[in-house]
Amino acid sequence: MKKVSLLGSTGSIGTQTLDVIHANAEHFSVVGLACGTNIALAREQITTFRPEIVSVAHAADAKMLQEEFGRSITFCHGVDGLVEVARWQEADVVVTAVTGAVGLVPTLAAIESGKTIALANKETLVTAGHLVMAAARKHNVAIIPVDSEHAAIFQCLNGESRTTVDRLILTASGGSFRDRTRAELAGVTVEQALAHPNWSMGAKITIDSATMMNKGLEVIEAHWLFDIDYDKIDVVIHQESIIHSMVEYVDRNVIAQLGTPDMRVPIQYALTYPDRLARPQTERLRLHELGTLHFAKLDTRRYPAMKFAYDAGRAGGTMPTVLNAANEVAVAAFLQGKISFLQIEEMIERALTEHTRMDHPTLEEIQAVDHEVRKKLQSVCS
Ligand SMILES: NC(=O)C1=CN([C@@H]2O[C@H](COP(=O)(O)OP(=O)(O)OC[C@H]3O[C@@H](n4cnc5c(N)ncnc54)[C@H](OP(=O)(O)O)[C@@H]3O)[C@@H](O)[C@H]2O)C=CC1
Ligand SMILES: CC(=O)[C@@H](O)[C@H](O)COP(=O)(O)O
Ligand SMILES: [Mn+2]
Repeated sequence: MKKVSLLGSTGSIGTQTLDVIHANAEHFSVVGLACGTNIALAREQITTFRPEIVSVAHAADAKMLQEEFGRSITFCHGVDGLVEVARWQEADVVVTAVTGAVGLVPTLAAIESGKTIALANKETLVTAGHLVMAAARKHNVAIIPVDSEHAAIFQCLNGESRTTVDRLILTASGGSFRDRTRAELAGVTVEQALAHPNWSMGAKITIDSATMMNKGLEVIEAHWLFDIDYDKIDVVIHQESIIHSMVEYVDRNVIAQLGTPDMRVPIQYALTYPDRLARPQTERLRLHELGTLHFAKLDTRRYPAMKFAYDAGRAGGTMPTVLNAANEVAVAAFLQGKISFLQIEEMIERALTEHTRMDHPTLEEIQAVDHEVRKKLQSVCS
């Protein structure tokens, strides 16, 4: 029986993780849950899964739930609460499924406590990949990718030495505006941007997918997870999201991982790794029904966010921290109707241009840069 702490339990990945756990109750139990403000759903999850510790965003909600559920469950709140759930003694595996760089400190806490990490929260690796991977090496902790592309690459690599890898090829759906020109992006609405063609996901990642920043963040995520140089990471547009990613080896063998687009598949694999469990709940892939799969070259003039991400990743130091923080603020501002879709890119580009890179930043330096970028951009948006 693996005991799971789940950060971001009320979100898209969080609820699908609980689906997987519920369907495999003889293999997994939930010892910790952490979420933000969706208290109604948190209440249902607590009732169903009876965790030992729960964290929510606000103190008042934690107090209310403590009174409702009594002292047999520990309730806490805020970032400290996320950290408590992440390092809860009983947990074997921590699923990191909060959105954004708020996941960094809890992820480091889980690693320092020796927990296996099932990592969905890509922003953590983007903002401080060098710290996270160094901590994982130091504490001999496995980071198992949940993100579909990285779960695919992880399986295609199958433990093979990275010296035989010529290229990682990440697939990108093209997002909600794949078939629009740049000129047609002026004036697009939040509702249109949130209509992802293949995946039902949280709002932030769905907007990232529409700007292609999601793939940019994933390139940086792949760099850290698989210790591969940026020159060896390519992206191809594949509108069906059936091939989740590929590895090309030096001998020109290309291994791809395919499957119907259902995040419960990589979530389950991250939880069962190195074993596999049957998953009859997910539709079988029927290629003859699909008929054709499409591939197209990604044009960075159409998707400048890709260039920002490659440039920030290659520059290293605090540049990816700036990229991520600026993107988080810009996407939130777009979702709140404060800026237009195309202004997301403008804000990120300006933040990157105005920043002077710091090399080998410490956690405190990363937090300071993250804070500074957010403060500056939030004042522009309000
Ligand atoms: N959705 C997907 O299919 C995929 C997602 N990912 C990655 O997984 C992560 C989660 O994505 P997704 O599930 O879509 O996001 P959602 O927005 O659906 O869910 C986010 C979760 O994080 C919680 N949360 C957000 N901020 C805080 C905070 N400050 N403190 C505590 N909890 C917080 C939310 O709580 P509440 O709602 O209660 O406020 C919610 O439970 C992201 O990093 C994303 O990039 C990667 C691949 C695929
Ligand atoms: C399901 C998943 O892993 C998402 O990150 C997905 O990849 C988003 O799709 P695109 O970014 O390719 O549109
Ligand atoms: Mn992905």
